[in-house]
Amino acid sequence: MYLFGASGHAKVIMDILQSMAMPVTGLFDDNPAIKELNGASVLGKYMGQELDAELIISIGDNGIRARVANKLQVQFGRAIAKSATVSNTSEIEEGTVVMQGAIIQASTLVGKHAIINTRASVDHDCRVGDFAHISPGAVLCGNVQVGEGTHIGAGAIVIPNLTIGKWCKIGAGSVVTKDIPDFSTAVGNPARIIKCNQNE
Ligand SMILES: CC(=O)SCCNC(=O)CCNC(=O)[C@H](O)C(C)(C)COP(=O)(O)OP(=O)(O)OC[C@H]1O[C@@H](n2cnc3c(N)ncnc32)[C@H](O)[C@@H]1OP(=O)(O)O
Repeated sequence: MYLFGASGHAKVIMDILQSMAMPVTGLFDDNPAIKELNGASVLGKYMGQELDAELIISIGDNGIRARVANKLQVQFGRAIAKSATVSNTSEIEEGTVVMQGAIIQASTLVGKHAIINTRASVDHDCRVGDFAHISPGAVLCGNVQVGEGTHIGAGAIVIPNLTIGKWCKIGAGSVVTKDIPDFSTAVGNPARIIKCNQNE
């Protein structure tokens, strides 16, 4: 597996890949000063060369990850931690990572290049959009829809049957009790919309 982005997020993905006995061939990063990350070689900027293994974009920022994904013509892999629990009836699309201790329950779909972070819980019949990030310890109750590029902050809770639009930000520790429209930032318990991010 190759990684794109020599970041802290990459370090966690490397641990997961190691536990899957899947060697990291190398990382690409635009910063020429970074030569090594936790023992893996940083190969410099990706110049479009053909790769002999799949690649995961190891960039935590949802917008940057989306821009990179839309430019790359490579085969994308997945990393699913051994300690994660993923229902046989759920689906996880290419480029997505599922961190240690996360739980994905029945009939859930997680889109492309998403992050289901450490100990996040995504319950039955959820839809998590492409490029979304469910942060450490966040809880999506049953039948929650999370739009493309949306970031659910650490420890946030979304009650059942809600829809959170695309490119939203839900504050760490918030409790979402109502649908949230596209491009909103919402914080608190109950979560209130404080910003519209459409022009970011
Ligand atoms: C492994 C990892 O680390 S994964 C990374 C996980 N990361 C996270 O969980 C971070 C989630 N991000 C947040 O919670 C951020 O605070 C955001 C996205 C909600 C808001 O960030 P910004 O848009 O920069 O907003 P800003 O910091 O200016 O705050 C705006 C207001 O909301 C309040 N606020 C911000 N975050 C929260 C929150 N989580 N809960 C309650 N209030 C909050 C601020 O206190 C501020 O209030 P004020 O105007 O009365 O002073």
